[in-house]
Amino acid sequence: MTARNISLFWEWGRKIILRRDSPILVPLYTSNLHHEVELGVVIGKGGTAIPQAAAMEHVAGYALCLDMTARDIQDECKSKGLPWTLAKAFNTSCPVSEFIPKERIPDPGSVNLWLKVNDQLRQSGCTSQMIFSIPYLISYISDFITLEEGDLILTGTPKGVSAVQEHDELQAGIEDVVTMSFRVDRQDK
Ligand SMILES: O=C(O)/C=C/C(=O)CC(=O)C(=O)O
Ligand SMILES: [Mg+2]
Repeated sequence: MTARNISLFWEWGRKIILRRDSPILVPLYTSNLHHEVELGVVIGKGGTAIPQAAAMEHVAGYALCLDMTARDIQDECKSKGLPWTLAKAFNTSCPVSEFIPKERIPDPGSVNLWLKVNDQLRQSGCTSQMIFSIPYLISYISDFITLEEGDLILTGTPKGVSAVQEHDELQAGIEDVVTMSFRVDRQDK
């Protein structure tokens, strides 16, 4: 999961992975950093123009991911028709759990994700609510960008995104499969 990371197709940014024991750093240029808990799909076998019917053969497993988003910057970029790179793809923008082998989530289209901030539940949803299925995402992305082993696809977030502050503690989980926690710090100059 280190080679390359592809987030949802509309973002076109390279999110930067953050592993446990390191803090999420709030970029100096935002005053509205949001959490977005998402199921991440880890590609095990690369490919181009992968048919939906074969898509799951390309999946090695999953990771729980946070698509940290500078919402104020995203709004500004949206209003100007600019790419969302600085809103989505800054340092520490993608805290992830440990790798989850695919056998541990037999039906990724129906698992519950949750996120708490300082022990208060903010997000809770099921991947069955996703607009695009995992096979569709793999097939669609691979039409434009050849997928490689180790790529990580973020699949979208349930309702409840909200702002985080310095010293907050974020906890997130996938049902009984995995939990993770990250604290938030302000970036030094
Ligand atoms: O359209 C917007 O204002 C925001 C969209 C997102 O940030 C999309 C996601 O990253 C998501 O749904 O997970
Ligand atoms: Mg997202």
